Amino acid sequence: MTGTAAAGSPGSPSAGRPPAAYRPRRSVLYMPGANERAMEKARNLPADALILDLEDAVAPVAKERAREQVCAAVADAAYGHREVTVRVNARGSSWHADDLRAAGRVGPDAVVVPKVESPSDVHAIEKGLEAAGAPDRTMIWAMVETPGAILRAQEIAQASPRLTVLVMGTNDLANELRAEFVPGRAPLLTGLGLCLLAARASGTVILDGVYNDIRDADGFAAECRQGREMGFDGKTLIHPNQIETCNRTFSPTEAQVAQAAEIVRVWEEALREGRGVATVDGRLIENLHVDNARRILAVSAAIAGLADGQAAS
Ligand SMILES: CC(C)(COP(=O)(O)OP(=O)(O)OC[C@H]1O[C@@H](n2cnc3c(N)ncnc32)[C@H](O)[C@@H]1OP(=O)(O)O)[C@@H](O)C(=O)NCCC(=O)NCCSC(=O)C[C@H](O)C(=O)O
Ligand SMILES: [Mg+2]
Repeated sequence: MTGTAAAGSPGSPSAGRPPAAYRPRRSVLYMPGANERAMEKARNLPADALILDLEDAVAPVAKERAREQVCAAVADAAYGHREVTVRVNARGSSWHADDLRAAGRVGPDAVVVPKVESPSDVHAIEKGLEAAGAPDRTMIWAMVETPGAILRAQEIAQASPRLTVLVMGTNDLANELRAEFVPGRAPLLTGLGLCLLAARASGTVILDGVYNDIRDADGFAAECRQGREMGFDGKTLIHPNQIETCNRTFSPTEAQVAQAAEIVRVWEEALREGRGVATVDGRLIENLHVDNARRILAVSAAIAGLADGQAAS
């Protein structure tokens, strides 16, 4: 495996990783690997990425069937332009080795690994993928969902060039912390913030955890907003009715895109005229504002590209 970039976080420091094109991961939907109806339905859902789950959403008796079904769907390229990942069972479980071998062989966009505890877990996954003959394009998404993993999040994020995404597992985390689910998520904010720091310091993408009440649209929208305000790149989801709100919340608004374009235009004009400072709407702009404006434009262009792809498929 040669060096591979973390696609999806333009403009953030990247700990030696080469810059990469932005890939939208606003909405990332879990689908139980044993649920044929959900797997079929997801062919036409506008989620940016899918996690075909072999872990917690699959009962022990259905694990083998789910593995076969999920790998067949990956091999069939059943989900068009969407990024397709497979969540294997955790290291230490009796299903892990077979899951990793089977997923590695069919080569999804990524293998999602639950309950990663340390860099050595990531190294073992890397070796397992190589042993299975996984293509270089198959990345590792590490789930951070235990107190130990949160305290080692930066080491985990930097453990392999294949590791491009951290995924928050807020259900397991709350359980391990003995925390309660409350509006605003105060008990989880320290853990979420530490993982965000680790992701940004390492140049990886980071996805927020799931919202469990699929009937609570207002609570879900508030949690999406909170995740975006904190800096998450997107959110993991459990139900199709969560996708639209999530896509909207994690997309830059038209006003933000227009302002970003104006900042870049004014800045480039100032540079051409030999001026080192410029203002937009009376506010001083500096390099950092221009970098942020370019990031917003890159995100917006990538989302527009996705919509074109959807229209074509
Ligand atoms: C939560 C659900 C069990 C609800 O399912 P259901 O009762 O079938 O819902 P609906 O009747 O409202 O479904 C309407 C249609 O949508 C399809 N559907 C439902 N969910 C999905 C989905 N996730 N992906 C694709 N399609 C889906 C239904 O088949 C219906 O289709 P149709 O018949 O055509 O109308 C269910 O939503 C569900 O199982 N969700 C996923 C749960 C899951 O994956 N859990 C594990 C991940 S969460 C986690 O572990 C995070 C982390 O590890 C942590 O620790 O936090
Ligand atoms: Mg979990």
